[in-house]
Amino acid sequence: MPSLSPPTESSPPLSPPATVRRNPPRRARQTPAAKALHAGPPPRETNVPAPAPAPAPTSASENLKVFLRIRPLHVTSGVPGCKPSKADGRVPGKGAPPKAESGKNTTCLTVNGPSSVTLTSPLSLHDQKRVKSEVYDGFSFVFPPDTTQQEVYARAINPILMDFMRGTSSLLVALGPTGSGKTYTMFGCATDPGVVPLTLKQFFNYPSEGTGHATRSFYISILEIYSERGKGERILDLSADGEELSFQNSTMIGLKEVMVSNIEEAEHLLALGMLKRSTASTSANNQSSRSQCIINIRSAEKSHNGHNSHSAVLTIADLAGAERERKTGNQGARLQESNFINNTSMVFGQCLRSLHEHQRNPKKPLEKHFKSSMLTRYLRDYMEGKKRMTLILTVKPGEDDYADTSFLLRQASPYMKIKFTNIEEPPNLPNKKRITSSLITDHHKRRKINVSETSVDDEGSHRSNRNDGSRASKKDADTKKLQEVVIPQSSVISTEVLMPMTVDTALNDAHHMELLSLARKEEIMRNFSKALWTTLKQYKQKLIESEKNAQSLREALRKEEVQVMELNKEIEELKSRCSCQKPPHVGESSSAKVYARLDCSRTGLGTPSYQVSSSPTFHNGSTLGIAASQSAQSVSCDQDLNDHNCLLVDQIPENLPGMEIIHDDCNGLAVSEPTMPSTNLNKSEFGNESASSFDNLSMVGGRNVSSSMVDETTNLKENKRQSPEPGLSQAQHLKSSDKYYVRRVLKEKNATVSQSSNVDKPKRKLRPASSMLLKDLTGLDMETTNRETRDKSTDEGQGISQNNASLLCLLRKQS
Ligand SMILES: Nc1ncnc2c1ncn2[C@@H]1O[C@H](COP(=O)(O)OP(=O)(O)OP(=O)(O)O)[C@@H](O)[C@H]1O
Repeated sequence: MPSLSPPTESSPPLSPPATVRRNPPRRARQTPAAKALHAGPPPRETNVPAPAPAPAPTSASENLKVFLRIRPLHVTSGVPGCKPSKADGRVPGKGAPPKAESGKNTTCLTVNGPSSVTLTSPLSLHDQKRVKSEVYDGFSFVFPPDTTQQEVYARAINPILMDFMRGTSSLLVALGPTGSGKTYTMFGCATDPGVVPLTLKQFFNYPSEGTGHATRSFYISILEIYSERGKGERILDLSADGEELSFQNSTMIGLKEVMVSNIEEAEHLLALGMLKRSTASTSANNQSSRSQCIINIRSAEKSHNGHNSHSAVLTIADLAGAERERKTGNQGARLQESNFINNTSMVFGQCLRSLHEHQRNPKKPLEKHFKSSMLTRYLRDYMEGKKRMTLILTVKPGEDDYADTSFLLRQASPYMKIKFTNIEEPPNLPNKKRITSSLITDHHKRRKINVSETSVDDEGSHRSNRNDGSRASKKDADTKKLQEVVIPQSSVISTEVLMPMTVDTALNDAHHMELLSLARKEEIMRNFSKALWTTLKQYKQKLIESEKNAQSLREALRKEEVQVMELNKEIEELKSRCSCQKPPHVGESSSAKVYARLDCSRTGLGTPSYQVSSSPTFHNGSTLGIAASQSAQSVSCDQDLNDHNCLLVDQIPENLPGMEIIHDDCNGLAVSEPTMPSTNLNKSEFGNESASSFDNLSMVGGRNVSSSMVDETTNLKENKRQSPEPGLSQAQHLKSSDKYYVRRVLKEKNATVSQSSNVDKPKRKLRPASSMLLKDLTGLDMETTNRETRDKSTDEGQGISQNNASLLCLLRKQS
């Protein structure tokens, strides 16, 4: 297999490797550019692409951009201000180490094309393992060793700058082994500035968007993370009068942000920072960086109404290169610094690999490697893929650097597959910083101002061993300038310090709190409804039990009532027995009454509550009136004497329960309801002719009750007269007498008919005998009594008279 390394002037022809490993994706064919490279070193104009004049805006989803810059094999110090490193500062003829001579003129890395390189193991390693060449492609661009700073800026930085000016924050990191040219790429030298000065220069040359109605301001903060004698990581503000910082809760406390208005101020600030940065001489680099340097450039565009249109932060990190102890030979403090540097580089790589693995397999959690170092904690958003990041890998192509280069390329190859699909900070988010600034309280602003003042007051008392000269000489001027800058921008500083707390985070927190509140309310309402439901169920059960109790009580009450009724009946029976046993006296007052209460159930009237009431007050003993009344319901008794509802008085047993018979002195018999008022109607109302068929009518309870009765007055009268023993009771008398028919007719219809009847109805003639009898019977008092009754109820009397007319007919029949 032919060698992929392009022939160079300094590199001898390599023996063909046994195997070629491709990482990442294998390509079946070489790219035309690689073929061109294989054909021979192209001229500079064709080998290095021209800067992209108009980079396209970054898409919403794109891979992490990884650029590879290959440092020249030999660095000359021909350019003033650019000091070559110790290892590379050999000038031909000045005595280079002979043992390193063999590998100094050979390269292990060749450029295949704009995005591909081939790493070939040196001959010294052929004996130890199988010879192989590794092809690494997929880079955003590969900068050959002779690439200028401008070309790097144009290819790698300009797209970032365009996004930055549109308001998109991003991170640019230089990563590579020690002495590979990271610091040179970032900062360059006085005569050959790096991408940072070029970027700043471009900033001030960049026209404001729109029609010039807005002004753009730039703010720069610079810091370093270092380890002092292995006692842990520390942070130092590299700006003028900068102090040690603290990083708490994703917030860099005390970091100053200096506004720069022109390129000179910016370069001066950068130069001051580079002077303050921790560097040391090692066997690999005479000015090796011993800290991780971070520069934040913030752009803020203000419109004429004073509002920030948009703002973004471009973070540039120049990491200290990883060092091999065998190669550098560090000891003591340098060795401790090497451990810190290597550890930081390792954590940085772990974060990116974890991010790549997480994106490749979402089930795999994103490891929290960022917690392992201060640098990754500070750049957490970038380590978690929330913001765009660009990597510039710097390598040395010498055979002696094969291990470092191979390690870096293997580690960084997966980085190219990292995608930025969930960018938190979309471009043109004008209100983001403004809203964030509004979250800062005045107290916080005052605190920041005090910090600046305190730092000014304590000038010279801290870190005097670092930059005493420059700080002391510019103390007065810088103090005034910093106050002018920091105080007006105190809110800006606070905003920057609180940058991790973005608007999105604040909104998310607000939404989260709102969701928590809603969830809490929902839980409260759910519990309340449960309690209410339980209470209602308990009340329902209690209600059912109460209904059952009420039902049982009703039944018990019903039974009690039945018992009471039975007891009342028994009492009445006992009373009636007592009264019946009491012998009536013949000589009692004429007003004595006979009360009889008949139990219909026993007398066969069919109505249990039936009561027979007789209400007459008979005088002269010539009239027997028995009025049947009904308190609750009427019992119909036909007027016919043969009707079964009619009672014969002589059929009433003497000891009939409930029947009380009181003998009248007039030999009249009355069976009355004692509680009911009764009215007797005089037969005279019906005329003389009808007097013989007089019916005793009773008014019961104001209710017109037609009591049809027929008295065999003749028999009664005769019985009276023929009574052998005047002292006999009426019952006995009745018993022995002829039959007395007591008829009761209680009909509502009769009452109705009675109402419509007229007393002036044509009277019917009775038989002479009956008429005579009636005349005799109707006495004197009846007439008077009937008159009184008629006064009370004339209507009823009219009805009664008509009703009696029909009764008279029956009497005729019987007579
Ligand atoms: N592309 C380049 N062209 C010319 N000189 C270079 C280039 N890259 C690096 N150098 C020189 O190589 C030397 C080492 O470079 P530099 O200090 O930038 O390495 P580094 O990666 O920053 O090392 P460290 O990690 O130890 O700080 C410097 O003298 C620098 O001038």
